[in-house]
Amino acid sequence: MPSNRFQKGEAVMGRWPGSSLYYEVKVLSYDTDTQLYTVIYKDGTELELKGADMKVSSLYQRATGFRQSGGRSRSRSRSPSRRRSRSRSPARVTRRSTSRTKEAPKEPKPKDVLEVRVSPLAYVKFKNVQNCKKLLLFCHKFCPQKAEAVLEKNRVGTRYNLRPRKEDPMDQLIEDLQKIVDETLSEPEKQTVGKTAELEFGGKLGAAFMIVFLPAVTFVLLLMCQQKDPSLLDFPPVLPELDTLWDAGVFGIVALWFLFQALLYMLPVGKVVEGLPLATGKRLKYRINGFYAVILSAAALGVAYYQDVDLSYIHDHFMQFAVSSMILSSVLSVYLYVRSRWAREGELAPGGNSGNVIYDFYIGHELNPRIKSFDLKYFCELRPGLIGWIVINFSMLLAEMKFQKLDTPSLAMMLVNGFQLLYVADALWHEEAILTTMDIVHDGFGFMLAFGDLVWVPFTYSLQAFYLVKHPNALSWPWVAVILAIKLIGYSVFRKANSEKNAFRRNPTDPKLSHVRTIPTATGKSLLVSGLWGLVRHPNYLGDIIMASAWSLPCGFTHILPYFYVIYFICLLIHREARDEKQCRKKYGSAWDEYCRQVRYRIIPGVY
Ligand SMILES: NC(=O)C1=CN([C@@H]2O[C@H](COP(=O)(O)OP(=O)(O)OC[C@H]3O[C@@H](n4cnc5c(N)ncnc54)[C@H](OP(=O)(O)O)[C@@H]3O)[C@@H](O)[C@H]2O)C=CC1
Ligand SMILES: CC(C)=CCC[C@@H](C)[C@H]1CC=C2C3=C(CC[C@@]21C)[C@@]1(C)CC[C@H](O)C(C)(C)[C@@H]1CC3
Repeated sequence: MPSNRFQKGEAVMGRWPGSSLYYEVKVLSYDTDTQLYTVIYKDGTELELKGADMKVSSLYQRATGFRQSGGRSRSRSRSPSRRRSRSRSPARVTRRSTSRTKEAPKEPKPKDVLEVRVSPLAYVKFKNVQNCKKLLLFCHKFCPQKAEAVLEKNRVGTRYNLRPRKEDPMDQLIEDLQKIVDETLSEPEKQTVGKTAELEFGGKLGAAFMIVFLPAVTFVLLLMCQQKDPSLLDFPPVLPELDTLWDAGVFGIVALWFLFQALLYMLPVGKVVEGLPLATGKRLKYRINGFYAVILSAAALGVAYYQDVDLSYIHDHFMQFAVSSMILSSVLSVYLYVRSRWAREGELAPGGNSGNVIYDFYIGHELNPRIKSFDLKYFCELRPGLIGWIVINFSMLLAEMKFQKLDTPSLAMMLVNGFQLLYVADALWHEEAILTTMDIVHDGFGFMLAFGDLVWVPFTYSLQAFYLVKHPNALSWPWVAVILAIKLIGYSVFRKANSEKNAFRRNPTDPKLSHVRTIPTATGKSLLVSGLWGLVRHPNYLGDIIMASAWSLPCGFTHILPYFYVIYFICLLIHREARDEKQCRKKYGSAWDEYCRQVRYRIIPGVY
């Protein structure tokens, strides 16, 4: 940045386009050709501004006219964490030490978030902040004078209590801002307030396509796998008669399994933890009893087995089980979408609120749909489908012994069963970690996850075991050792990476983490840059992919079908990485750029 007045990373005041109002922004870059600064606002909006539209921070108060209640200056009223984050360059790497634990960046409390993000309104309670901020920015864009008047009225009203007001000043402010929106904007413009602007998965058409594509792929994979020759050359597979796909008894078993898992989920055993703060500042409570569910499910399966229940029945009616699960997941998706129409604005998923029925139905309109304290997304993500996958694998193991007249399962089948059992048991042992994943924090609960959790996971992730029933593959001991080593490496990387990140996110000031290197960000959260997170930006994905290959290798190299999972998984994680990257850049701005500069590789070391 040669001739520019402001430096990269500097926090200055930037004019909101079309208004006379200035907000705090961070300078991301300067283009010498266009002489424009790229800046990021606190809400993540990135814009290009002329130098003339930017001022140094000390002018903030004069430019906006905002003052804290009681007339205190804004800088003096800042929380300590805020002061700390301003005095540091976000790009500076911090080495944390136990002796400096108090100084270490801490996770923001809801109050801190309010003060950092909506400083002009710092005197009001943390509630509906995101909605209010969106409205405020919107009003400024379309009618800055009216927006200023409303802000002034609310500020004065709060300070001197001149007129009867709503109990919560933020509610009053939102109502006033909403009035401006109603009066000023045209109908199509109104529809865009608070709506998801950037659509993922190919937008509306992509979503419509996926609703048909995912069930179709599931069918094709299962039909191919059943064939004598499951090679791609034998595509398309022979389609079964429609009436053979439905069996009321099978549907009953699927429904009972779902209810049995729901019952286990509701058991009052295990600790209750809080999830990450939502946009409203609220934290939902989750009961952690998934591992008990695994143990009790295994016990139920054991009892059934020793009562001579033929569990290979699942293998023999696999297509019917898949169809029943598809029906269940479709009914659930419709229910989720319908109930989301009554959800409040703050309960909607940031990514699934486009206003388009198909898109929102697919992505999920409501973020955390609950029936009382029963969290539908959290339950479906880890219970009926994931544990069901293991039951299916076990059924395939029994079917293999029956079909191939074996006294013991094949080595290949044992490896596949063992590896995947470890994966599921691990997921439920570390159940709490799911609360920081994209699915829980960002994605709504709609068709994508309902189908993914209840159909895609149990029926396509068990493809290797299904394949081995009729397509045996003998393994030599050295080859078994190689496969075991790959699984072990993959699992270690996956587990270490997820545990490191989860421990850091849960309690960044833990003395046990005093040695880790971090990059502070303007949000108050930091990014890990040491250990596996200093090697690649998604070490957990890397470990997961290595593990996935170990699940397919026992099936040999005759057909590509058992490698479907690895191929799909690599595509899923590349896409997921890109989505996450976008969200992180929005959230962390220049600190994320600095992280990417220091940790150059995305998933695979040496590959950008
Ligand atoms: N088997 C399967 O089908 C699937 C498995 N998975 C697995 O699930 C696990 C979780 O995946 P997913 O939720 O996608 O991703 P992550 O668990 O990696 O979560 C991404 C988030 O982590 C935080 N983060 C990123 N970089 C850093 C850093 N350097 N330091 C601290 N925090 C950081 C950011 O959130 P913030 O900063 O807000 O905390 C980011 O949004 C992975 O192991 C993945 O392989 C995922 C999908 C499918
Ligand atoms: C397009 C498409 C097929 C979408 C569906 C994706 C879902 C199948 C996956 C999205 C994220 C998932 C996770 C797991 C299973 C698959 C889905 C639901 C997971 C529960 C598997 C076990 C892991 O240990 C995990 C808990 C980390 C993981 C979380 C993400």
